[in-house]
Amino acid sequence: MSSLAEALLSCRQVSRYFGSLAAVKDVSLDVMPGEVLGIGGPNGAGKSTLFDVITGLVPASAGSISFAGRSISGKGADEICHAGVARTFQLNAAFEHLSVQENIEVAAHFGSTARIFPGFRVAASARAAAAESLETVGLIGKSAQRAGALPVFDRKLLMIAGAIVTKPKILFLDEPVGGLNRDEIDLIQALIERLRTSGMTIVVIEHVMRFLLTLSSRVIIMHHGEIIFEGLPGQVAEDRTVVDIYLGQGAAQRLRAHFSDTQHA
Ligand SMILES: Nc1ncnc2c1ncn2[C@@H]1O[C@H](COP(=O)(O)OP(=O)(O)OP(=O)(O)O)[C@@H](O)[C@H]1O
Repeated sequence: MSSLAEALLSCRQVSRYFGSLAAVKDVSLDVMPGEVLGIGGPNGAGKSTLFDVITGLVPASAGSISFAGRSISGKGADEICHAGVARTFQLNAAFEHLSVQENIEVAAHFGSTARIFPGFRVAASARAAAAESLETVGLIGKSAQRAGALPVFDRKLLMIAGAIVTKPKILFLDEPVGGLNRDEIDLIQALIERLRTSGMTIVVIEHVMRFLLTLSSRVIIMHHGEIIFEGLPGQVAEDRTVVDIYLGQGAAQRLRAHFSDTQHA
């Protein structure tokens, strides 16, 4: 037996093929309880597909995945969600014509246990859970607004509210700050830090590297479906392969300067 803490989520040699394209290839990784694991890498590296496979949206072509000590390989997205795994999407995912509150009530209703239409009636507990999630993300004042009318920032918050209302043990965030300005990025960062402090384990994909590296306790960089780097945030810009394939010299230099400033601050 290992004396190390047990991983909350483990992937072993997970692959996902689309035809002959290996979108995810032989990926093995562990996510430890309470950590923020950051995932970066160029467009098409397989980051979102890895999320899709873990969260049951698409089946893996090979490999095994376990969560909280149990295999979730081959399980459906609803079962995986009920086990304590939630996610957001890179693009907006909401019921456009429902209100903000109604969107999160639906997530609360279906995210807790299996429910079947017809006979859809939102329980008082789901309404209360929805209000609590909206309060947490700062959208409670917009509960009555139509989701489709929200600006980009609020739509990102709405997706996070929909995910956390299912009371996940682990939260997967796919590009939570893409398209946001500096102040909005800081607000999302503070929200994610609050969620982590409350005990949630978090895995986040992001191209905004300063955000990713500041937030994460550990970082993985993917390329062509494979993990090409795994290490501490401060090591990312020092890795020659990552700089060549992904960051480029300019971004790497800015990140190095940022990390040396924060270390000396
Ligand atoms: N449903 C699909 N059918 C066919 N190919 C797909 C499908 N989904 C993803 N791919 C391909 O798999 C590869 C990995 O895509 P994926 O979206 O996982 O990359 P990514 O790292 O998340 O990229 P980005 O940073 O641009 O979001 C790409 O070549 C993509 O075109």
